[in-house]
Amino acid sequence: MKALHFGAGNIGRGFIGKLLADAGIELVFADVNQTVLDALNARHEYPVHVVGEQAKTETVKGVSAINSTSDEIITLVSEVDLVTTAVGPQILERIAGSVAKGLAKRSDNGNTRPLNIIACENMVRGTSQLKQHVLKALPEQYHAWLEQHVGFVDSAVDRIVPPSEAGSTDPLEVTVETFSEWIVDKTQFKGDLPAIPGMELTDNLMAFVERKLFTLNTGHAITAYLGQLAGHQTIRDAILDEKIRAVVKGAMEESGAVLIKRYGFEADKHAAYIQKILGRFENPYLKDDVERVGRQPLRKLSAGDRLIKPTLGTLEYGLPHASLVQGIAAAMHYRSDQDPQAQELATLLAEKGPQATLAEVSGLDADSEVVASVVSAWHAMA
Ligand SMILES: NC(=O)c1ccc[n+]([C@@H]2O[C@H](COP(=O)([O-])OP(=O)(O)OC[C@H]3O[C@@H](n4cnc5c(N)ncnc54)[C@H](O)[C@@H]3O)[C@@H](O)[C@H]2O)c1
Ligand SMILES: O=P(O)(O)OC[C@@H](O)[C@@H](O)[C@H](O)[C@H](O)CO
Repeated sequence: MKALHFGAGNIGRGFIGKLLADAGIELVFADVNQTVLDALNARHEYPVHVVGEQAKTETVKGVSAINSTSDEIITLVSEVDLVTTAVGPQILERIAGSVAKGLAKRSDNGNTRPLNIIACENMVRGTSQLKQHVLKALPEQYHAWLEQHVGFVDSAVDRIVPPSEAGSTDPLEVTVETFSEWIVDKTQFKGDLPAIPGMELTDNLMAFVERKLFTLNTGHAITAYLGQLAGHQTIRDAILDEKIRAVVKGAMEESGAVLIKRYGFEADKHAAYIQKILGRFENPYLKDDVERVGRQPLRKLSAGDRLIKPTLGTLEYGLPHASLVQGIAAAMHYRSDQDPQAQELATLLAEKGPQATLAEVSGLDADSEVVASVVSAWHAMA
């Protein structure tokens, strides 16, 4: 079996790529970072430090890499059995063009072996969104062929992988937590279901995606935003701050109440899930900066993402949302010189004020009670 993985970054090297290579799949990474590409092609292997109470270093072997903007991508897509991505939600549209060209070539070559494509991004049904970008870029004459031979498989991916502290000396080295979870929608595959150790199959993906994104990522983002406001550099320092921890736990519980209503999760199991996540945020073996976790605040404040979607759920079911409101207000205070979205947010706030800005970025009604609550929390935090 041969796979092409877009994005040789933290989760690409530290989780998905590792899992595929460990399964004996011939793996080619596609990226745009020339330093990483050169190092992968020079060494064909890299170390993964799995940190926890029993730390170990594992070597991922037999991998190679190509530039994601080169035409070699087209040939690879026409030949491989599996395409995966971990590039970030905003990059999916950018890679869709060459995936579409590769699919056209695959069809022209008469290759009818099933191909499955799995986007491993922090978003709800990211692969389905990639499919729409691919369909837009693919001439209509290939659409029926695509429906017959290409599976677009949605997934939920969970492993905390910050940039490695040794990254400046070894561009390939990566440090990961022990925990990992990759759950894919088994109803969307074409051909036989792959047996890849570490990949779990489900026919109830939405429950798992929302449980992960609207618990871990909701809590993570709020830890980052409140952490930055309180002057903490890392997620660990922030979550050890009792005031922050109370809001983060409260927000995960508020979001959890929605998930329990929507998906019928058992309340005590969900409480244990939250407790475990708080422990993962505290991990003393990982240095995860609030700036990585808070990155791209406009994405995180958008209607379908980790802050607003759970809040909309609380409104739908008439449930409390005071901690989520604190989290949204803190997100609107997020600043980073490295992050264009943080700068755009600051400009919007300066030009339009908090009420209109929040309505614009989140889609919430500017005159709603919840927007008024966020605006008043935002002023209190300033
Ligand atoms: N790091 C984590 O803890 C974690 C965990 C679960 C999910 N995720 C998700 O995985 C995705 C990637 O996150 P990450 O932390 O690995 O980010 P990252 O920045 O470390 O990796 C992204 C990689 O994509 C590459 N890239 C950018 N444009 C590209 C293009 N056009 N073609 C090919 N490669 C391109 C970048 O050079 C980089 O190597 C995101 O959607 C994120 O939400 C991350
Ligand atoms: O990758 P983002 O920007 O969507 O979110 C930042 C972190 O919350 C995220 O990368 C987590 O570390 C990850 O989702 C853990 O599984």
